[in-house]
Amino acid sequence: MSRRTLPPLPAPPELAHDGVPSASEKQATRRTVHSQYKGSVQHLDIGVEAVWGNFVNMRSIQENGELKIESKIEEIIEPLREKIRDLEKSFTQKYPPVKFLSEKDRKRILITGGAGFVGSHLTDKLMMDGHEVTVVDNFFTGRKRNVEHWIGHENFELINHDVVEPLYIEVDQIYHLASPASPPNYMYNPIKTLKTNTIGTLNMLDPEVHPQSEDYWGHVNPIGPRACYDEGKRVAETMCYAYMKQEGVEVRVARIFNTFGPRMHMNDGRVVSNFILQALQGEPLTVSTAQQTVSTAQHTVSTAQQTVSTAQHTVSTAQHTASTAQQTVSTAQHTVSTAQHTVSTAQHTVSTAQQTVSTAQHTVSTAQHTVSTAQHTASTAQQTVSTAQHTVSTAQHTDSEYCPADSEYCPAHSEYCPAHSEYCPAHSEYCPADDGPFAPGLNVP
Ligand SMILES: O=C(O)[C@H]1O[C@H](OP(=O)(O)OP(=O)(O)OC[C@H]2O[C@@H](n3ccc(=O)[nH]c3=O)[C@H](O)[C@@H]2O)[C@H](O)[C@@H](O)[C@@H]1O
Repeated sequence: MSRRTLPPLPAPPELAHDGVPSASEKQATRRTVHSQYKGSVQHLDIGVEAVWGNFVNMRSIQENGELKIESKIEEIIEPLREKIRDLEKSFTQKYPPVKFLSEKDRKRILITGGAGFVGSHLTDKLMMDGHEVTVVDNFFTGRKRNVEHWIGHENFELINHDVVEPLYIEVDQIYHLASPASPPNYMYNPIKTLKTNTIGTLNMLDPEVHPQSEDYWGHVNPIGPRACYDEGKRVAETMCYAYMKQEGVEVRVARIFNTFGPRMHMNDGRVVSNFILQALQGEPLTVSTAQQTVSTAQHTVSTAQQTVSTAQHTVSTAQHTASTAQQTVSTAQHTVSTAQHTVSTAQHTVSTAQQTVSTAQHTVSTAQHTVSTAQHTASTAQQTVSTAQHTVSTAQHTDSEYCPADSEYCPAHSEYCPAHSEYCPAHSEYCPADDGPFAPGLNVP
């Protein structure tokens, strides 16, 4: 940035005296200074007394000749230059990108508790969407630094205010998040917690506004340590719906669940930050509930988005977020049962595969058996055939041997002929048809 050179200070006016300046003297001095420094210091609050005093001082310096007037002027002006530089710096500050919204679509939105963890993300979302956002917070747990990146933006305003006190401001929508949220915080001052949620909510409802609160169903101990928060939220919700029914105030209720993400308090005391902290410190994670509980957690950016979409939702009920949670649970159950189904399908597939394999093995062995049976049958058939052949050949053989017509040996076969029960002479054997028991010449006894 270039250093701007200021014009020299005007010559000191003729001072009537060295004491406190009169009103007309002040006015004259102011005019002189403003006419000389127009455009450079007109935004700065230059105390006229100080200037007057400096002039008096300078006159005495001039008179005493201790210092050159120019250097004294420089000394006075340098801090002013510094202020100008700071102002210029703030004009050139970079903001996150913001959408342009037409006059018709742009809303004036109040966020109570907007400097808190969830509220600051909601602020980011609505600012980036192009709305005009006013954050009201008493900084009980919220931090200015959560929204500092918007300070100075023409669409943004930050007001330090306690919602227990009435606030008169014209807006189109109110997101009412102001409340101590974490157990150590809301138990720290239970009466204040109740007041914030009841009187604070009433204050937000009373003019003609559209607050957004959160709560949950359930059996609440009305005198327990958490009652200030639980009952405070329940009354807040009841009030919202009473105003909706009786006064026609448009109401949306988002029941926020365990939110986690950037800007969350390390010692928030709720389950997500507890787990993260314990994990980071290498400690075992503490589960305080004995029974199995289903708890929904969501990232703060999606909490902000959902809160806005709840506000835009046309149905004025709290069920939206609640049913999302139910859906989440039923989705989880569905996922579990799908997983179980998948496992059992896989098991079924495996057993089917095993069965298929064993069926295949069985088929193969049946086939092998069939083949071997076939082979067996074939060989049986062959055997049968060969038996048949054998029988035929035996028959043929029988035919060609014994000759029943002869009642004698069949000479053609040179074999024994049963009909004769004797040797056949043609074979040089005993033949009963011959003389004597033995055939001559054979030397048979
Ligand atoms: O989870 C939830 O149920 C809570 O979520 C958010 O709370 P969260 O952002 O987590 O908590 P904080 O960071 O403590 O934000 C609360 C804001 O309200 C502000 N506050 C608190 C108390 C009060 O009296 N006035 C007030 O403006 C705090 O300074 C702070 O900026 C909501 O702001 C709560 O209303 C809600 O109960």
